[in-house]
Amino acid sequence: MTEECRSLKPLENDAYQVVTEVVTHKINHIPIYKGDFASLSPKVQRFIAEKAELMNPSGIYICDGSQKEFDTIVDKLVERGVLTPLKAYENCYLCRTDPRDVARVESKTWMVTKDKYDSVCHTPEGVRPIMGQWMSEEQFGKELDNRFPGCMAGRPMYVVPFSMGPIGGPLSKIGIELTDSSYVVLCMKIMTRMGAKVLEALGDQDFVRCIHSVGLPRPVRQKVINHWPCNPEKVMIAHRPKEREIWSFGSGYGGNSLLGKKCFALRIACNIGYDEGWLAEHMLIMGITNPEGKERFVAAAFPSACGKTNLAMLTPTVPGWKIRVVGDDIAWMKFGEDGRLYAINPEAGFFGVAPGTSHKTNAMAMETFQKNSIFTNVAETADGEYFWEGLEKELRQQKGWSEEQLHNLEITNWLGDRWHVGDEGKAAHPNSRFTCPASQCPIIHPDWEAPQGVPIDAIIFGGRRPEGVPLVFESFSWQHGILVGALVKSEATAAAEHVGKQVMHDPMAMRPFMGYNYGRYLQHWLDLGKAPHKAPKIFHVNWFRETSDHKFLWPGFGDNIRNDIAVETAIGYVPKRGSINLEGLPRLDWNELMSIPKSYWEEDIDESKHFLESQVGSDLPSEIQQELDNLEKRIHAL
Ligand SMILES: Nc1nc2c(ncn2[C@@H]2O[C@H](COP(=O)(O)OP(=O)(O)OP(=O)(O)O)[C@@H](O)[C@H]2O)c(=O)[nH]1
Ligand SMILES: O=C([O-])CC(=O)C(=O)O
Ligand SMILES: [Mn+2]
Repeated sequence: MTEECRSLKPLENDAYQVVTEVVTHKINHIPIYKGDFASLSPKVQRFIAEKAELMNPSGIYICDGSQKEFDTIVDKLVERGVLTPLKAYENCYLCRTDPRDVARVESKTWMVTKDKYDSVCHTPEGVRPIMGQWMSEEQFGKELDNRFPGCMAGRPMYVVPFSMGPIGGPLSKIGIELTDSSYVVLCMKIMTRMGAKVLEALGDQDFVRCIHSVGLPRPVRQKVINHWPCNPEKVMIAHRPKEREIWSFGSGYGGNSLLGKKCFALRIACNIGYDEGWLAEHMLIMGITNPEGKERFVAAAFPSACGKTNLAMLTPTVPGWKIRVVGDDIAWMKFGEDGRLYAINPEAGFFGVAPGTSHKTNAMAMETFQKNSIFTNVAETADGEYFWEGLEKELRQQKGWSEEQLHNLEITNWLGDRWHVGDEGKAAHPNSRFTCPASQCPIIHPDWEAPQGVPIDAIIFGGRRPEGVPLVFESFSWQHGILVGALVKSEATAAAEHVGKQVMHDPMAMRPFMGYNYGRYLQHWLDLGKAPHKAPKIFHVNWFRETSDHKFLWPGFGDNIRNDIAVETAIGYVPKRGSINLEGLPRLDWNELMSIPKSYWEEDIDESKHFLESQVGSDLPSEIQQELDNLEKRIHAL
């Protein structure tokens, strides 16, 4: 195979082009549009050659990650109408997807392992595991055969080498994504460290194999909507954790297609972390500096679309406090030689929820995406500005417009239709997103690319809980904190295909991203926190109780909720009245915010027990069972 690959010859002209003639299955007949195939390591050559043979692209384009390459692809996509320049900003583009391809598809996401229980827990007969779906290797083989052969016909195959984490860092890992989507190439350039430097750092080592196709070979028989090829009926996002391999088909959307993100940095990485003794988590990382100048780092896990990006870039309203962001979505964490937990953000960009983002709610995110950014499924104004729900007031103030003038503003909504403020329907899709370089964030932490990471003092879990759960509480211990994380629940959001506002379990905010048996995952957490490791404190927060604005709360909460300023309750330590700085807040019902209603918690503990019994079953670690029993006793004693 390798010999055969070496005979691949780069084209004279390395410019991007679409070859329309039919190409044969012979891999040595597939042209190289760009890049030096012969210079790649044998492992990389074999990977490309095998997959090219399988998927039959029109040619192979090895990305170097340069700005010139980015610009060349952008120009092509603008010409074809895939991207629209947002003229009000520098190097910013709007992309509208096929309206059927707008979010992650959890029901079509699978873990493929020989042993089912490497992927999922021993759930009782008839109970469908919600933390990960398992597919047998045999079934996967069939699904693959039914999708991938020839799936890139008529489209170039991009080779995207990328590093999760700073290139060459001790916690970083390298992947190579093969994709037939140029949108994916652009987003990977923003979201990861991508290109030639990564291949240099890789040398002869192994890498995570990522294969992505929009699943619509040419000639295309269906109608392509918005120049966005996809294949919703055949979507499959499959992971082979043991082989460190990802196969994604039929969707071009974010979490389904930017394989460095959820697929690699969470589902595959948590497997690597299990083997190597570290954690891959759905967490933001931020540094909080108090008025005395002391900085502490926090990692926080909230389910998708529950406020990680917002919290990570929070502007404190209590004077003297400072927040700086390290990451807004994913943390890779490992205990260091000094026993402390260190975290890196494996990503290089933010892929954030657009609606609701404004200078009022997240000014720092707004500043970050003023240039070099891609906006997916937002609306556009006649002036070439982006628009989404939550920007109305800001736009009116900025331009000094009356309500009527605002209403008259010509907007093209995410579906490409004319739309006005006040019209029915939405301007932007609720899961529309901005993709922007993290380095452009005004409050990016100076150590955000520190290869060894930043030391974490506290871990926070949270979700959208409309009732019963206090604003904040601290767990009694590492073990108790893990139980708290394991019981995270939240209202469903638009980040995936769920409908309505049902409260769903989302343990550790990882439900859609679990890469292996959840019982083993909990045991892994327990083991890592034991001496000589110094486990961080674990908190639970609920910004979504009442309507109060968390902006005011966090800074006063500080770092020492324990001791004389906290009260011990059944569920953990809660702050005493007066221990949180509420200056400047509208009148707020402290007792209501911090209350622990017995009847609510009695119901909740029954439901929690049922959840763990049915979803983790015999895989539940005994230490967690013990914590659960203790919690139940405390609640009944309320
Ligand atoms: N009511 C309320 N809404 C919030 C709060 N924080 C964030 N939001 C809104 O919730 C939505 C999602 O917030 P993000 O910060 O993007 O959520 P995320 O956890 O980063 O989401 P993913 O990128 O999907 O993982 C946005 O529309 C925010 O404006 C909050 O404290 N209260
Ligand atoms: O994966 C995505 O598409 C976006 C994301 O961050 C999430 O859903 O948590
Ligand atoms: Mn996320």
